[in-house]
Amino acid sequence: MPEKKQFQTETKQLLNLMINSIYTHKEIFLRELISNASDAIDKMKFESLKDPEILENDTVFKIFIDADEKNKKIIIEDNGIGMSYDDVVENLGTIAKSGTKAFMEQLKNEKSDQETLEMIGQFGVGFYSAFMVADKVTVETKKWNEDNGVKWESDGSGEYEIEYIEKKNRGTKITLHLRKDLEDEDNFAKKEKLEELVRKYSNYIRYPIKMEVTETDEDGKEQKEIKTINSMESLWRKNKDDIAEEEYSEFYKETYHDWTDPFDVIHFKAEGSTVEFTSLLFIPARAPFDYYTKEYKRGLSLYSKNVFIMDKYEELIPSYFSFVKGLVDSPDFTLNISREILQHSKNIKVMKKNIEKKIHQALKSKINNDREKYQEFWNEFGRGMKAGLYENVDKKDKVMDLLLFETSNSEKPITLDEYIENMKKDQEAYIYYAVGESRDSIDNLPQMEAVKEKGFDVLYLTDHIDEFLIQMLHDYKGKQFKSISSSDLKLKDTEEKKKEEEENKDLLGKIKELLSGKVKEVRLTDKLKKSPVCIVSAHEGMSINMEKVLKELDQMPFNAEKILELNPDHQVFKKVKNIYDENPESDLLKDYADILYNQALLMEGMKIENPSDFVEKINKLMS
Ligand SMILES: Nc1ncnc2c1ncn2[C@@H]1O[C@H](COP(=O)(O)OP(=O)(O)OP(=O)(O)O)[C@@H](O)[C@H]1O
Repeated sequence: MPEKKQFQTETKQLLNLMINSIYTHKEIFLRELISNASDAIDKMKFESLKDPEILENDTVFKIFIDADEKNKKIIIEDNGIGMSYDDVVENLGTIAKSGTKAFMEQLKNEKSDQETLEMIGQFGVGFYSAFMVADKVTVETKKWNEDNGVKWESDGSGEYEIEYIEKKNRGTKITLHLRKDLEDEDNFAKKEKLEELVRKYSNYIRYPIKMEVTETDEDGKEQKEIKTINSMESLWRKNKDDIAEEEYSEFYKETYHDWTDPFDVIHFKAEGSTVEFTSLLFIPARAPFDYYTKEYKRGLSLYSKNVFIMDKYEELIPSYFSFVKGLVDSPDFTLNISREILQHSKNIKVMKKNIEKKIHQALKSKINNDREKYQEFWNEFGRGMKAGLYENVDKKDKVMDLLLFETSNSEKPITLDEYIENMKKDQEAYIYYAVGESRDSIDNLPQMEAVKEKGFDVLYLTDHIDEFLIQMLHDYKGKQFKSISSSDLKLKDTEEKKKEEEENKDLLGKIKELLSGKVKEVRLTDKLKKSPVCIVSAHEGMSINMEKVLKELDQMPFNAEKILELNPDHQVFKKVKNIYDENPESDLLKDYADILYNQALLMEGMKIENPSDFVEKINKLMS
C-alpha cells in the first residue's frame, strides 16, 4: 500500500504557483528534468570511477525521452544514480536547494505577475516545474546500491504517495501526465516538439538524449529507430573560430538560466608551461535577481576533460568580478579533487591570474570601444564591482581603471584615467570628490562652489559604499583623492589665508562660544563662493553623510562632531564682523550665529534642531 505524505509548506506554495502559473516559457520543465537526469548520471559516473563493477551491464550512460501523443504523456528516463526511499522523501517533498529557497523569499515581497514570471526563468525551479504542464507526475526510481525501487506519485496538491516497487534497472523514470488545458502550441506530447526543445535547451548535455523516431526510408517504408537528439559536444572544447556568436549565447542562456544574451564572452586556451586549461567565461548583461543578496554565490564550474567535477568554485574568480559566469576545463584536475586541496594548488593561482587578466582586458576593451554598452553593464554590476574591490583593496591596481564615476564636468560617467587626462594645470595633484544622495544634492552643496569656479572636476559619490571605498583606495596613479569638505583644498594662497585667520581670530572664537555644544570649531574657508557658510565633519575628509551612514549602522567609532566654516569674502560675513566690532556681546550676533549654523545644516540635507526658533529669528531680521 502506498504511503500518503504531506508536502512541506514551502513546497506546497511553490507547487501552487506552478499549477496556476501563466508563465509563457512552460517548456523549461524539460530542460530542468533533463538537467536533473544529467546530474544523476554525473553522480553515477563519479561513483563508478572508484569501482566500475557497480555499473553491472548497464554501462552506456544515456537519457531516454518519449512522447505518447494519444495519452498525452511524456517520459524522461535516465540510468543515473537513482534515489532511495529516503532520498525521494527528502528531494521531492521539500525544497532543499538554496536557489528555490531564495526564489520563495523573493516572492514574499509582493511582486507583480511579470516579475514573478521573470524570476521563474531565472531561478529555474527544478523538478517542480513539471507541474506547470502536468496534472500528475509519476517517478519510478532505483538507487544503484538498493535492491528495491521506489514509486512516487502526486497531482501537485497537498500530498504525494510513495511506495516500494520492483524495478529492474538502476536510475529514474519520470512520467508526466500532461494537463488537458494546455494551449495547442504547448502540445509537448509530440516528438517533434520534444526534439526541438532538446536542441534549444539541452544540446550540450554531455550524455546522449535518445528518442525513438519513425523515419521514412528511400522506398517510402516507415522505420523505427533510436536517434540521439543532442549534439553532446561541449562548446568550450571546440575551436573558437568554429563557434558562432549565437552558439555562445544559446549555451550561456541555457546553462545559466538567463533570457538575455551575455554582455561579453571570453573563450581561451592556456597552454603555458605550468598548467594547461580551457576557459569559457560570460559577462552577463543584467544582474540576476539574487546578485545583490547573500544567497548569490560566485564561482566557476570545474571540468576535467569534459567531466564535470564541481560548480561555484569561487577561488578562480576575484570578488570584484563576482558577476562572471563560466567554467574551466583542465586535464590537471583530478576527478576526486576536493576544494581544500585545490585551495593550496599552485595551478589554481596561475589559472586565477590568467582568468583575471582576461576579464580585465575584455572590460577594458569595452570601455574603450563600446562605452554605451559598458555603461549599461556598469549600471547593473558597478556596485558589485565596488563592493568586491572594497574587500580586496590591495588589488586596487587591477580594478580601478574599470570604475566609472559621474562628475561635475561631464554629462556621462568617466573613468579615473579620463579624470586625470582632463585635470587643470593649476589643479594640485588631487582628484576631488563630493558625497551626497544624488547629483542634484551634491550640486547644491556650498562646498562645491569654489572648486567648480576653478573648473576642477569633482567625482560624485552617490552610492553608500563609495566614500568608504575612496578613502580606502586613497589615491590613483599618484593623485590623492580629496573630499571637497576637507579643510584645505589649496584653492587660495596660504599666506593670505593665514592672515585672514589671524585677523578674525577673536570673532571666530566668539561664534564658537555662541554655538557651544553644537560645533567643535569655527573657521574660515576658501571653498565657498556664493554661500556664506557650510558645515563639515570634524573628522578630516569624512563627510557628514558618511557619519550618518555609520550612525545608522551603529558603527560610529567616535562622536559626530562638526566644524562650521565661514566664507570671509561674503557680504554676510562682513555684516557679522561689523556687528561684532560694534558690540561683541550683542544679541544680534547670537541670532546671526544661530541662523548661519542652521542654514549650513539645511544645505547639508540635515534636520535643524529647532525650526520655530530658526524661523522666528529670520522673521525678526526681516521685519
Ligand atoms: N533524475 C534524477 N535522478 C536522481 N535524483 C534526482 C533526479 N531528479 C531529481 N533528483 C534529486 O532531486 C533533487 C531536487 O531536484 P530539483 O530539480 O528540484 O533541484 P536541483 O536539481 O537540486 O537544483 P537545480 O535545478 O538548481 O540544479 C536533486 O538535487 C536530486 O538529488
